Amino acid sequence: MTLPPGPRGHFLLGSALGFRRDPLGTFERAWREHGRLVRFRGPVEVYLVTDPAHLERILVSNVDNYPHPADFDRKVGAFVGRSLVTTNGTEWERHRAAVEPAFRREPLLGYGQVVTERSTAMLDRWQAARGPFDLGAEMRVLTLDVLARSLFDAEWSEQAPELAEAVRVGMEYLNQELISVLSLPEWLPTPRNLRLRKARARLDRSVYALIAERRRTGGSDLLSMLLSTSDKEVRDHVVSMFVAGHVTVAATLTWAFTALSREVEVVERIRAELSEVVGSRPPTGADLPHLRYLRMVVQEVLRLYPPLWQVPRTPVRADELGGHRIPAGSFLLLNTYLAHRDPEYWERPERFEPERFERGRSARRPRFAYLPYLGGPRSCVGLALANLELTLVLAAVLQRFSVDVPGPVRPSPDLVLEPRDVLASVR
Ligand code: HEM
Repeated sequence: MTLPPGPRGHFLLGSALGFRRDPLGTFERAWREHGRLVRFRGPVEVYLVTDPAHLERILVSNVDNYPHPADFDRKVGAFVGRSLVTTNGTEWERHRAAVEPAFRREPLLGYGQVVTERSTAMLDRWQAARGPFDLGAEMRVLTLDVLARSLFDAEWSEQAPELAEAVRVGMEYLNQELISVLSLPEWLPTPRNLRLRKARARLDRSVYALIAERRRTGGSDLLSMLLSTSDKEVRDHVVSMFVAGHVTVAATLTWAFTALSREVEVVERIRAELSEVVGSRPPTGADLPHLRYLRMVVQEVLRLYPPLWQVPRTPVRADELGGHRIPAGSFLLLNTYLAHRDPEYWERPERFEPERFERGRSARRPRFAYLPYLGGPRSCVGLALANLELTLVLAAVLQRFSVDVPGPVRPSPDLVLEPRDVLASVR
């Protein structure tokens, strides 16, 4: 059985330089030339996977064979610790079971109110300021504040900017660390390590204070459910949720407003639906089932700009995908950004067309042609909360303002795909 096709690249470095200089472009060119399964040579061989059937095998039918790469979990763990984000096997099962109750239907209904409240406070600030502002930073603060209040019953509005900044610095560390071939031990006082320590210490100060308070007072939120374990394990859960749950939603919202500032007709349709379903009162979680067009807009944003645009997996045993051999221990990147633009499944893939998610049309695509939250047992635990937040924040903002994002926007294809330095204004 042969290995998958792919570019030859540099005789010594293979595609390593391309990954460093232009990862999105390097993957996209190879995908167009070689197809849905591509092998990149280099110091580390990388396999790009975008075929729905292969994705389904990796995420569902042969999932036990495909944990996260150990090195990836170690590097991400330096910031977030050991939690369901950075473990596999039975340890992961235990963590997943501990957090799942917080994401059931009943608690979610209460989270909707938090989203609307916090969005309204942000919009009042925008109303007063009105000058251009850093949209990404605004979305990061909003989503961190929402997450703290809904999952951990923490009133962190005042410290949200500082905490969001600490998460940003932690993410910057991960972005550099994940592409470093040689990573220096964390105890060395390099500038990068010192920045990480400072950011982690800032988060820990708030998180440990919250844990101590909850041990005294008790409660019924996610934090209270986790308290039967050690402070360190609770801390790792809380920090993981913050990182996984706020950076992703913030990036998606920033993409959404950027895309919508160029889609006048789509915005008109959203407003027409809002005035019919919601009127002038604040939107609530109960409106969600009736905001069908807005929900399709959210799906379309996540199709074009999935924030976790490529996620790694490593087969424990050699496998076969589409008649090609995938060696044990190889480094696979499941790339949803490209899977979501495959012309076989998406007409005019580059166009922003929410209507492609109308019920009849979605049914014609294979299940794993669209997977912003991945699929199978390790899919996003926060999916329902994320959809609630995305829909309600868009509704609350578009009810009151038009958001303008002038000029072209460059994506930063790091761990999270986000638009870089978006300066927005509202009217
Ligand atoms: C637009 C928003 C979001 C997107 C697109 C998204 C996407 C994803 C994806 C693709 C994964 C799988 C990663 C992997 O297996 O390598 C994941 C996992 C995860 N997500 Fe989300 N996510 C979002 C929001 C959230 C929110 C709001 C939370 C929670 C508060 C959250 C918590 C998690 C956690 C804890 C995991 C790890 C699950 C596990 O491994 O069992 N995410 N997410």
